[in-house]
Amino acid sequence: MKELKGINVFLVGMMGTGKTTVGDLLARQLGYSFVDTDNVIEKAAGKSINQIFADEGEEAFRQLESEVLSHLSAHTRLTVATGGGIVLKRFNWSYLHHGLVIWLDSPVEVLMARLQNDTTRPLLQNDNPAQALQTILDQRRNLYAEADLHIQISAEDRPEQIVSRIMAEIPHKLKSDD
Ligand SMILES: Nc1ncnc2c1ncn2[C@@H]1O[C@H](COP(=O)(O)OP(=O)(O)O)[C@@H](O)[C@H]1O
Ligand SMILES: O=C(O)C1=C[C@@H](OP(=O)(O)O)[C@@H](O)[C@H](O)C1
Ligand SMILES: [Mg+2]
Repeated sequence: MKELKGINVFLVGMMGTGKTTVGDLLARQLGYSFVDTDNVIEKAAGKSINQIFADEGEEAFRQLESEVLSHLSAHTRLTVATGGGIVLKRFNWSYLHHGLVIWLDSPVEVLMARLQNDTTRPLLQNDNPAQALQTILDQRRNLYAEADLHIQISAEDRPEQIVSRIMAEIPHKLKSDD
């Protein structure tokens, strides 16, 4: 069984499920540093995710995402909010499986309610973002299901409650580090 102190915790799941929001709070609870892969990519590239997609395309973004993930693997005690597509590359799983992977799973209606006015996610800048979310979830569901921990989230769940549920589940998945 993995030990918490030697690893990183990764949050995976769809756009809008709350990886960035919950990850920051979870890191504080665990006493870990918080890292958001999208944020690292934007800082390194000096431009937004939208601009990277527009200038270089999705595949170039995916390469940057894999590079960031590989760099993070040199560290431990990180809570990492990943981008929703990190699960797509099989190569990325060699890093993810080294840590504890938590799937934050919200219904498409919840994602849509949160992202209806969002302009920062290039994959949703089209005429039918709800359909896009459904299609993307259908493509990725089996990949997210490879996570160690599956947390189902409904519209009423506050980030603090989600963190409490994760904290309650972690001891069942890992050796204690005290
Ligand atoms: N549990 C929650 N309840 C209500 N709003 C939330 C919750 N989690 C996240 N949000 C909001 O939903 C949007 C997307 O959250 P974010 O953390 O960026 O998701 P992700 O990183 O998974 O794409 C943000 O506006 C955030 O404030
Ligand atoms: O699901 C995806 O393919 C993406 C999710 C985004 O991150 P969030 O999951 O934090 O929204 C971001 O990496 C990019 O827009 C692509
Ligand atoms: Mg995010």
